[in-house]
Amino acid sequence: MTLQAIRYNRGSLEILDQLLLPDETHYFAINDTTDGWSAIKKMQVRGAPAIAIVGCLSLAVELTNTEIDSVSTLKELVENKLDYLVTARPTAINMAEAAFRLKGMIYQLAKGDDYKPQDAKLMIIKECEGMLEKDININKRLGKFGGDHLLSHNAKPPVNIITHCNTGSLATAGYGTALGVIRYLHENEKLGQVYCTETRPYNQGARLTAYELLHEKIEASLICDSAAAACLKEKNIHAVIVGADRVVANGDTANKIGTCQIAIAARYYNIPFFVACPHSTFDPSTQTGEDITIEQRPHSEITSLKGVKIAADINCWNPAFDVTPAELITGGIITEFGVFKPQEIKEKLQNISPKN
Ligand SMILES: CSC[C@H]1O[C@H](OP(=O)(O)O)[C@H](O)[C@@H]1O
Repeated sequence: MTLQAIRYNRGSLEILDQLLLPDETHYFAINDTTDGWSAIKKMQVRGAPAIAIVGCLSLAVELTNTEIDSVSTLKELVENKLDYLVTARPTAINMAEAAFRLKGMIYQLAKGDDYKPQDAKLMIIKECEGMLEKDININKRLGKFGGDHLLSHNAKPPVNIITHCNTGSLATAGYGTALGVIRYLHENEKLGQVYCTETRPYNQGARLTAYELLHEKIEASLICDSAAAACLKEKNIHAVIVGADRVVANGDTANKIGTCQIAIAARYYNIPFFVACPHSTFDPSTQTGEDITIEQRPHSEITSLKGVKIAADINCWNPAFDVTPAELITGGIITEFGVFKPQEIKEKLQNISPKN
């Protein structure tokens, strides 16, 4: 049983406070989009797919508990709340992609007089609810594509992998993206050793990925971010697999800070570097990585750890993400539709309907 970041029943949403992991397992209620925005901004829930799912479910809960007197009122409310949710964190595209999809849906529902307000509201709620199961199915398809590709192109089992940040059940609805590939290899007894980086300063690797892998008894070792190059050199690594917050038209990819330097080291040691992400992380409207807004996080996230000061009172630069150029994604981009070269990602994905 994988860890559950999100607990949902119609009219009720609870999320696991990831700021407290691994020491404390605490779920708390999200009653509306204001709660949803706050939880995403504070990173109590994080991970590109999970951000979109929690954001949309916070809208679903708010709608369930709101009387709507007309479809035009519903349309205005849905549009305003989605625009608000997108502002919580600027780099991951998944919330914006979901907002675009839902705004398209409410536009169609409001075009004529075909729907009663309650029926239109229920259709929006169901579309948000459907994201949970859909995400898990996407991750399992992605995990299989990635695992099979690795075994046929890059590695004889047992496969040793480095991964960065957290891309598992705590970053998605379940199963995971890069961790989904790792889970697939583990389930098929093809996995060797996983090395997860601590991923300073939020420590997604040390606090979340390590916790997930231990929980599922997957053989893994935690390494400092600064040990990634040495690990590539000394530990017979077959591949690096990371997640993504936004893949743009030319294949450049924004992901957790520290990703690019691992890609550079992997290129030096001639070890394939993969990005694993669902179609909803692809942003064809942004042409290159230069155009991606990189979120800057508070200095305190570097200078203190769980309230304990670990640095002098010095100015800090704390970008939450960096951009890995397409040319360094040498293994490919693993999606639920297959594994593609970054240079061909636009051609391969732009005509696929998100409904697939
Ligand atoms: C499948 S999660 C994708 C992505 O999200 C994480 O960022 P954050 O923890 O700041 O939300 C990280 O970059 C993961 O690779």
